[in-house]
Amino acid sequence: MSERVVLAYSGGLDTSVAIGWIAEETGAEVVAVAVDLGQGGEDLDTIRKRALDCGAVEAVVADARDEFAEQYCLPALQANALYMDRYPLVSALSRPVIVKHLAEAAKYHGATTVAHGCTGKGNDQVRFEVGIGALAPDLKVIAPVRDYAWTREKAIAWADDRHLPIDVTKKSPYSVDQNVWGRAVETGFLEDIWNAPIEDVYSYTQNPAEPRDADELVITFDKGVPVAIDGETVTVLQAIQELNRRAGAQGVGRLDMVEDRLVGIKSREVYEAPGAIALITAHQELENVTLERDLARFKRQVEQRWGELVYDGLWFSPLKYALDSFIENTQQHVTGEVRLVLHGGRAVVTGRRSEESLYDFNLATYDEGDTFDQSLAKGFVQLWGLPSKIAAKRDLGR
Ligand SMILES: Nc1ncnc2c1ncn2[C@@H]1O[C@H](COP(=O)(O)OP(=O)(O)OP(=O)(O)O)[C@@H](O)[C@H]1O
Ligand SMILES: NC(=O)NCCC[C@H](N)C(=O)O
Ligand SMILES: N[C@@H](CC(=O)O)C(=O)O
Repeated sequence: MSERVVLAYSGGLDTSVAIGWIAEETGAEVVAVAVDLGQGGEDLDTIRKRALDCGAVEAVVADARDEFAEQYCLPALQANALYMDRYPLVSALSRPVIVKHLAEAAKYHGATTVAHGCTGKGNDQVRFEVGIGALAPDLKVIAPVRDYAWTREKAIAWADDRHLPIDVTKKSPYSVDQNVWGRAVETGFLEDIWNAPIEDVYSYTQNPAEPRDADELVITFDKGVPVAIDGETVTVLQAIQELNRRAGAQGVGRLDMVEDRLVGIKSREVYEAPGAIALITAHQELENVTLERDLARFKRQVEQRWGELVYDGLWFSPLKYALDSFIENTQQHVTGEVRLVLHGGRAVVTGRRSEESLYDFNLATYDEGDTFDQSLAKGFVQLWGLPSKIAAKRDLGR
């Protein structure tokens, strides 16, 4: 029996060419695996058929939309995960779920090798290969685009020679990766970091500068999980989809940044993640109300580290697993409602309420009903400042 290779198949030019190329170069049979992460666009049955037409012995399409939302986007939401304080890890979250499906397919189809179509300049190669190493350490990896220096021209020539059913005229001016958590756009004229993005770059969001009425909504969370929007019960996937629609219509979640890739390159990325940004904004605020101060402060450090680990391809790693347990524990009181106004590209919190709230009106108020004993403050402030005072006396006395 021939060896088998499981290929992470996106349906694009490179991975379509990779099917026949891997078969010719290695003599192996190729099983294509395309994972539905809510990216929309082409119908997955069309993609599946293309893989078979390009020479795959099997083509698997996995509907991982709920799995992705519940097991990957939800932990990111509970971690308020924003790499470099801004990027909600759109592609970084998708790679581990693809890896999981590749490892499962390799086992099922008796494959010895997995393949992907990443270049050698990005983060995604790391996420695929480190992920496979953690889930199925005996599998080998082939990365033809990276390891054989493919160019678009070479791939087109190869496809033409073999009459592959790929429409090579469909060339986007950018490289785009998208899923239900958001959309990442890079390359083309965006590589000049002085060039402003044009409207054509965006597809999940409307232009925030255009005049329109504001939208207002209430998100209900139960232990850190979004469970209803305006009182209507939703799954996590539905919550993200609904907020993509409503926050996207208000231009929320656009982002233009230069980011530090793991491979050392600084790269210009334009993102749009309306649902993710609206959800994180609401979730963060509910935590402000329900988490005890020291826990909240420490969690912010954990969130940053969690985001870096995920960005750096370490989803399946001991430290990430341990931080997951910490974050999960912090969510037990994150229950309640947050009201958001979506308008002009911003998601603004205008109200919060929770049975688990630590906000005590009587302690906070300056009006009638004040129960805060201000006489305790004097001594507290004196003791709090005592170390600085002692140090200052020594230093100023010199
Ligand atoms: N939905 C998906 N299902 C399975 N694998 C995927 C999916 N999306 C991307 N990949 C894998 O991740 C790699 C990198 O994705 P990226 O978005 O950078 O490339 P692409 O331009 O979509 O792919 P192609 O190489 O087919 O032109 C792809 O080459 C493919 O191996
Ligand atoms: N357009 C793309 O293919 N982007 C994938 C990478 C997006 C982002 N910079 C990341 O590393 O997660
Ligand atoms: N997916 C792109 C970009 C990235 O990984 O950041 C690549 O393979 O190069």
